[in-house]
Formats: sequence, C-alpha cells, structure tokens
Amino acid sequence: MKLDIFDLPPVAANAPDVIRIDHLFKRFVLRHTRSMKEAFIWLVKGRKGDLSEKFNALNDVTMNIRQGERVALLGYNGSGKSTLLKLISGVMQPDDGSVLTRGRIAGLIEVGAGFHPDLTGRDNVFMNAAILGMEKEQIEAKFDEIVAFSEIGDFIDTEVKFYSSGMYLRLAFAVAIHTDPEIFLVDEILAVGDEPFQRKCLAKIKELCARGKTLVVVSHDLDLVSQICDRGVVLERGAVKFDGEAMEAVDVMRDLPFGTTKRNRYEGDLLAAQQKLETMEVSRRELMQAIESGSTETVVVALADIAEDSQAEIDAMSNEQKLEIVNSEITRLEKKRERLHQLNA
Ligand SMILES: Nc1ncnc2c1ncn2[C@@H]1O[C@H](COP(=O)(O)OP(=O)(O)OP(=O)(O)O)[C@@H](O)[C@H]1O
Repeated sequence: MKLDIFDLPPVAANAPDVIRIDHLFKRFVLRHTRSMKEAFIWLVKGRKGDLSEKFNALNDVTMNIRQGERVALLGYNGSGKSTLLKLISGVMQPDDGSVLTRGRIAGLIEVGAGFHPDLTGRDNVFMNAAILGMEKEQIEAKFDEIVAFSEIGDFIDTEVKFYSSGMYLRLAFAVAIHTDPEIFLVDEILAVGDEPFQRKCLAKIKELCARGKTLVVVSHDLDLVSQICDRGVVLERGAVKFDGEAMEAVDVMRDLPFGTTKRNRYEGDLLAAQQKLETMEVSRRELMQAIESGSTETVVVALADIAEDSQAEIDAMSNEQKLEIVNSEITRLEKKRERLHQLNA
C-alpha cells in the first residue's frame, strides 16, 4: 500500500520530547602537526598550548525533537549531519553540551557498526539485536522475519567478513527495523542495497512512522525528504541555519523562495487527483453505457476499470472482501437494469 506524508499521522499536540539537544559542541582535530619551525618554537616555549589545530564539527546546536516527528538533517558535505546523528545515537560523545534521549534507539549510522566480522550473520543478528535492547526470546521470535527481510538466504550462516557491502547493509537494516525502535536514525536511506530493496526499506520506514515512531534521517535526496519528513534542519558548518517545515528546509537547500517545494508538491497532488477524477468520470460514463446496453459482461468490464482506478484500496482488501463487493455491485446493477427495462417497456 502506498503511504504518503498526507497519510502519516500528525505529531500529537502534547507529544513529549524524545530527544533534547542542548548547546552541543563536537571538536575534531584538523591537523596534528605544524611545520618543523612551529614545532621547534612550541618545544622551546615549554610545550605550551596545543600543537594540533581543532575545529568545531558541531558548533552550539540546540533543538528538541518530539515523539512522532520525522526530522531530516540537511546540509552540504561536511556540515556535521552524520556527527549529529552519531551523538544522538550515543556512539560518539560530545565535547560540550548534552544529548538526552528517551526510548529504544536503533538505526543505520555506520556501515557494519555493531557487526563482528568473524561471526556468522546468524550470530551477529543475535548480538546486534541484543545490543539494541532485545531479549533472546524476542530475537528468536523475529529471527526468521529478519532473515527473510534481508534476503540473505543461506548466507546467514556465513561469516559476515565474506558479505558484500550490500549484504552487510541489508542485514543491518533488517535487524535495526525489527527491534521496534521508538527512535529510528538513518544515515542516507538510499545507501541501502539495490533499488527494489530500497523501496522495501522505505515502505518499512513509512510503516514505522505511521505507528507514531520518531525518525531522524540524513539525506541528500531532497525529494525523498519532502515525501516522508515533516521537519527539516539545515546545518551549515556545524550550526543550525534553518529549522522548520521540511519543504521549506528543502527550499533553503535549493536556494529557492520559501514555499516553492510545497506549492509544487500540492500542484502535483492536485494534478494527480484531477487526472484520477477524469479517468473515473470516463469509467463511470462507460459503466452507464454498459448498463443501458443491458450486457452484464460489459458492466463487469466497466467495473473492473473502476476497480483499477482504486487499485490502492483494492490491494488492501482480502479476496473474499473483493468478491463480496463485486457480487453486491453486480446485484445492484442487475436490479438497476431491470428497472431501466421496466421503464422502457
Ligand atoms: N572522526 C573524525 N575525525 C576528524 N574529523 C571528522 C571526524 N568525523 C567527522 N569529521 C569532520 O567533521 C566534519 C563534519 O563531518 P560529518 O560527517 O558530520 O558531515 P556530514 O554533514 O555528514 O557530511 P556528508 O554529507 O559528506 O556525509 C567534516 O569536516 C569531517 O571531515
């Protein structure tokens, strides 16, 4: 079933904060040593000061994220997005400031983080899921589902050092998504596997969002971001440049006037809705003609056309439900045709 931002639940007005980021700083060493001359001066001056040059990868970042929010971290290369994600997940510690989180966190941040190369896929699933806070019985209950989702097949009993990077990612994603996290962190969603697998992951992420879980993603795919996220934070040289609606954040990234992406999106939706209405109108006309012609066969064909237009709804139904609807519709149409015949008689 296709899920869209407009189908996803809005964040509840009283939703609590699940992530609190307060005046966060992360410093990295830009370069360790200077020239011989600088090193000599440093030595003769009694080794005062720090010879390495540091820079702030995150520079005083403050923001709160509420339960159920779908936040995109945007920014050019090196702006600090991945670093922020790592600090939220706890795999990296801040130099200053704090990050507080509430609820189980899982995600895909660094390829293979948490996977041991010498263990088999099976052992890694158990170890990784345990690290992410699952009980042994819970892992056992979900194991087959995890392996099926990852499409790893018999390779599950091979040591992961022999996996391709795609296989590695697929298994890591499958474990993370099946731990039923409260907060899901993903660095570059589209880095996971090939296209069909990416679509499968995206559907799973949307399913998680539909259940009100919190999502924080780093992505360079602005169209994707505007599809699934409701909030966008643009980072520039480690500082927050913009924090607001995802579609406006996309405009900031694309250097467009505010509202452009939103307008295009609504126009696109409007157009799609109009097209759908038009095709339904044609099908309806064909259906009426079919009723008048009096042939049940043509009526069924026209009905099938309408059914095709409502593919999403039909897909969600069981076969019995579909059959029931088609049967009751045929009975209704036959009655209508009888009445038409009586009127014409
Ligand atoms: N472990 C590290 N040691 C030193 N510098 C680092 C380290 N990790 C990140 N950096 C630097 O910190 C800055 C921010 O990096 P980060 O990976 O957070 O950026 P990003 O916005 O995610 O970039 P990209 O879009 O390229 O993934 C970059 O200049 C990067 O080189």
